[in-house]
Amino acid sequence: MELVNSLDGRLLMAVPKKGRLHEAALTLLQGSDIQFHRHNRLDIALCHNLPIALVFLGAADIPVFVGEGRCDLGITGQDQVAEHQISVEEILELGFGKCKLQVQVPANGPIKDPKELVGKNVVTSFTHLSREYFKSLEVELYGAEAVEKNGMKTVMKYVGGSVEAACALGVADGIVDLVESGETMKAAGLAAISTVMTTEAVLIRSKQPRNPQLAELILSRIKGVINAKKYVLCSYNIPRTLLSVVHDITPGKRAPTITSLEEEGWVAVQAMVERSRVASVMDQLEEAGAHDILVLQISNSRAGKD
Ligand SMILES: Nc1ncnc2c1ncn2[C@@H]1O[C@H](COP(=O)(O)OP(=O)(O)OP(=O)(O)O)[C@@H](O)[C@H]1O
Ligand SMILES: O=P(O)(O)OC[C@H]1O[C@H](OP(=O)(O)OP(=O)(O)O)[C@H](O)[C@@H]1O
Repeated sequence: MELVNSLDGRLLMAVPKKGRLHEAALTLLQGSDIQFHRHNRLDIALCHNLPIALVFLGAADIPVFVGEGRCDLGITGQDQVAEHQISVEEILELGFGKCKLQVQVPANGPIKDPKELVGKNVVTSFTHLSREYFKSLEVELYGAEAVEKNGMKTVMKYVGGSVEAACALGVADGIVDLVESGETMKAAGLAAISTVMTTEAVLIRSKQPRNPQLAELILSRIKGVINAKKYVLCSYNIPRTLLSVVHDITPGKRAPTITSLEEEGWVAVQAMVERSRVASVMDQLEEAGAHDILVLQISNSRAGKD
């Protein structure tokens, strides 16, 4: 009761309490200097340094709490937002929890096309998205009027976990489930035959957050952490006469920083480079005549207000 009273005036942020998004969400909060202590078994934690309370919920429930305005911000998957058809703002893609929601069938079975599942049993935790997907296939096959009049032929059954076991147990002819590495699918003897949606973790905001300025500050901090992870700082020396060449290789986010070196005719260049491209950028710089090429980690960043 005491804890609930101390929520007054605090921005409520919903965080996945377990599962695939939990660890990465906590790392993001830590990088954003949102400090908290979570007591054993309690699903609410007050922040020490900001008027925020974290609410630990299942990823699937977070769109509902944020959509109804019970929580102001939340971290969940785009798949969960789409499944719950609830009105929230998706304000930032977070770069983790990337996977695909796919239609899967027994790898050695006769079904090769999702249309062949029409009229059969499909098991999933994503009944809304799956129904929409198979409805569009049925409309293609029979026309919108017939589907409207007779209802859908494909039967969607909900299960909350271990969806991949449904075909082997004879409960389903096909399933709709998340796939990342494909290990779970392969181990269950299944193969993907189509993709319903691709998804990643996302920061969501309610339509009317309690404290919009604080919600904006959190967004800005999280953006800073994500950008810091996405980019590295590349620094190198190069003769001034070659500068035009390297502008194309390291244009930076806005523009590279160029400073004169004590040595006549030489400059030092610093520019942010996408981490995923850094090896090929270094190759190109070396080829173009750059020296002393260094790559530095960025621990945090802010782009500044527009
Ligand atoms: N293999 C995966 N790789 C990347 N992201 C995933 C993967 N599986 C799920 N996700 C993302 O994490 C979200 C939560 O899935 P997860 O399986 O962790 O659920 P959970 O909250 O632990 O619930 P439960 O285990 O009870 O089904 C998904 O909606 C999806 O956005
Ligand atoms: O393609 P992969 O890398 O194997 O990942 C896919 C699996 O990950 C998720 O389940 P999770 O392992 O989180 O547990 P769950 O089945 O209890 O939801 C998802 O539901 C798949 O089963």
